[in-house]
Amino acid sequence: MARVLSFFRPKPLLALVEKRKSLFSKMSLDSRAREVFATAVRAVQPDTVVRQSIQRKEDVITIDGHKLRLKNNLHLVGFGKAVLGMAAEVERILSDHLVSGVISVPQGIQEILRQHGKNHLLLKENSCIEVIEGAKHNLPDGDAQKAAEKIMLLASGLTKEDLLLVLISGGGSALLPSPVPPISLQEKLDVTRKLAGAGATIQELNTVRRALSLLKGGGLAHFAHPAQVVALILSDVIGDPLDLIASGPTVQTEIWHEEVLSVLERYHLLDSVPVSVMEVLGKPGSRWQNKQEGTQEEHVINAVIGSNSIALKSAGRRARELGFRPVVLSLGVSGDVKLVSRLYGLLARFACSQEEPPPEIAEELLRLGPDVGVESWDLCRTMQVLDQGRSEGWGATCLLAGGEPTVELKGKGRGGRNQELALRVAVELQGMAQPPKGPVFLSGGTDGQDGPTDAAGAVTDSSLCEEARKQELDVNKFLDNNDSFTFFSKLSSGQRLLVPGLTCTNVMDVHVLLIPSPPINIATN
Ligand SMILES: Nc1ncnc2c1ncn2[C@@H]1O[C@H](COP(=O)(O)OP(=O)(O)OP(=O)(O)O)[C@@H](O)[C@H]1O
Ligand SMILES: O=C(O)[C@H](O)CO
Repeated sequence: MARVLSFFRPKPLLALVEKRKSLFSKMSLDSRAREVFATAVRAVQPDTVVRQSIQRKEDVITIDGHKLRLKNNLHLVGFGKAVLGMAAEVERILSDHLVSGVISVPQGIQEILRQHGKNHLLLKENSCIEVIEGAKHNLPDGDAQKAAEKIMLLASGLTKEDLLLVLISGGGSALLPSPVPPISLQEKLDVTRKLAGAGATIQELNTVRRALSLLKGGGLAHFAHPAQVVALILSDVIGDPLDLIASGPTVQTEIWHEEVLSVLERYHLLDSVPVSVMEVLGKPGSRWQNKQEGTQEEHVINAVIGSNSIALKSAGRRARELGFRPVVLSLGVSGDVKLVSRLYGLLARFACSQEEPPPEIAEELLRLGPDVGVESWDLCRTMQVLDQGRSEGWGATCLLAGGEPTVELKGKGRGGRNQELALRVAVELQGMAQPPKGPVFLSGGTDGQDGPTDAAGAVTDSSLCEEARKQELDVNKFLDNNDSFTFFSKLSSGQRLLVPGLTCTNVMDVHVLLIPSPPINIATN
């Protein structure tokens, strides 16, 4: 078939395809895994996702299928780690209609972007958008509260002639603190910090946050009424739940105080929350005095313009160019990092098995699925693709997944969930064939950070444990101390660390498992 096709294909194209294959065949699996990850991050750059989400024709813009006419009536607010870059792109496209704006962004981000030469993610010198930096270390502070007050004031002053563009990305909750009186900022911070420290998920955390906030849980949309509100959202939460990303400031949400109290009780915090919090939670009915006429849907458009799904689609296309058949396992990998590492170890063994893989592997994978956020049908579908790759010997597979595993911190070491996951997968891969014949695994945070470290993650394979033994590094000792960053920094001068630097985006973590082409079994019968 290839010979027939080649007859019709113009020679230069064929030569280009062959050249590209030979080029990539020289790239190590480690390099190709890093290129797949880099492509995922590129696909969700803040300026890219905004540019792709706003189509403009003269004074009419189309967003998420909605046509909106601009008449010098555009106002902009935003909050989140990627919002400065998003606002810079909005300014490039719509500055002639932009009247006012306030954005709340992380402390020091403008200087960091300048230092990294990312001036395209900065606003113009004479911008009408006010930038307020705050929430150092992702914790709400007085600067972020001032920004929230200015955002509330801007929204409250709009009329039905106005259009309010709301830019939202990960880290937005901490950048938009607006506690319901009489709760103080410190009291609200104490509650959320205790919940996070007790291991509450982001879903639980934001369920509580929006109940204690004037702007979260649809509050911002409430204050902006009757202006038209359009929210452009870069999602950093599994499943892209609009009401939980940055605690859903543009999504009208019924606050069930019982649900909030049950979260506090689950983490044994009911007795330690301030009186002011119990007072607010004890008030029945709506948080706002006057229920606005009209419904949320009539004046609010919420559009997810960047997500883990978009990042993985792009990564899959790149993997194909690099000689792999891509398959996305799941966008919602979660659960304890130990179980997640077991998941990838079993999938690698299943895919790389020379013979028919023992049924115990599939059985254990299906048992594991619910604990790591992977549905059975996604596991079966993925195992089918891996089995085809193995049994039909047609080529290499790139398994992709997204999510946010959790780590139960018991040690005092330095690391992050991505680095710890990569190290634990290396332990699971021990004894398997080594690259280029054996599998390679990468785990990386798309925001370029992993825990309190400068790394985003790491790249590992079945040779790592032997490599560590030769360098007298005790893998299990580092794991017991949650010290994965120190381990990877010491191993082979840090070569296995994934350090993309500041990425200016955040759509959770990306996992890449590269399964090389199986050796062709020449039939001997
Ligand atoms: N030494 C460590 N080893 C392993 N995991 C760690 C360690 N220290 C922190 N972590 C994990 O890193 C997580 C915090 O990661 P990070 O600082 O990247 O923020 P994040 O969860 O990605 O939030 P955001 O989306 O705002 O960036 C914590 O939930 C914790 O479980
Ligand atoms: O800010 C937040 O609430 C988290 O990043 C989830 O969106």
